[in-house]
Amino acid sequence: MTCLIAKNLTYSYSRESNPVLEEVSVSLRPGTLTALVGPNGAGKSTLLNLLQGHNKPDKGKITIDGNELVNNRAQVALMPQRGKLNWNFPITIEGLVSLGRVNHSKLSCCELEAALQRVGISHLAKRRLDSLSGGQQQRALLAKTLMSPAKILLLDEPCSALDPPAREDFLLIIRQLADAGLSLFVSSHDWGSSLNAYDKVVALDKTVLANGSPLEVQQKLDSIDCMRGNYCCG
Ligand SMILES: Nc1ncnc2c1ncn2[C@@H]1O[C@H](COP(=O)(O)OP(=O)(O)OP(=O)(O)O)[C@@H](O)[C@H]1O
Repeated sequence: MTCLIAKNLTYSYSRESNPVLEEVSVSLRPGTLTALVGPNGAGKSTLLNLLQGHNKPDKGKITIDGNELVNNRAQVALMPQRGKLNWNFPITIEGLVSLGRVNHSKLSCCELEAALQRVGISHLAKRRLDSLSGGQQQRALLAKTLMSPAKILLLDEPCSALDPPAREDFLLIIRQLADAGLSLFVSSHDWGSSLNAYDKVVALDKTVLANGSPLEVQQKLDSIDCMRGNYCCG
């Protein structure tokens, strides 16, 4: 069991600026696929960076199984937003995925193969990253994330550049990972019907607007102006 609990997180990028997150609480449990939705600038990436330990909250606490996150960062892995990466970097898929191995400890080809298989791209191992489709690239990035020992995966807008079929395929893969016991927290701009693929949904806009089952959150969002009917993809 690896449970992450964040309580009352408040964060500003500088002392002079207003907080971009205020009193945000979330809990991530094993075997659970949780969506993080909210409009542009809602603070989704900022929250994922706090949960990964990349930045520290000004206030609030993050624990994993009751222990401070700072001593347990290896339990959490972040798959960054697509736009943060150079997709033209000259590297093969197996080269990219093996970079996900933390501490550069000895890597067996079975581990690499297992990660590629979990996301269904074993046949692309020798291909160059820049020769793949957007959906295949996102799978490769997920395989790289799976090379870490983390049980909690934070995925920042993994479906943003994917067409509906590729998005559906990606959702199936992350559902299988959750069913295998991992905890996944997945940010998205899409708070339409695709939320039904998730076990839980957290809607964020600086604070938590709603938190619960997809149905509960959708009903609540319908009464909130900035979210109502404002569905988009990715
Ligand atoms: N490095 C930074 N320095 C200062 N302000 C930042 C920084 N990164 C983000 N912000 C601000 O924090 C707020 C939240 O940004 P964040 O990227 O977390 O939102 P988001 O919900 O992920 O947005 P999007 O959906 O557009 O990716 C925004 O107002 C943004 O301008």
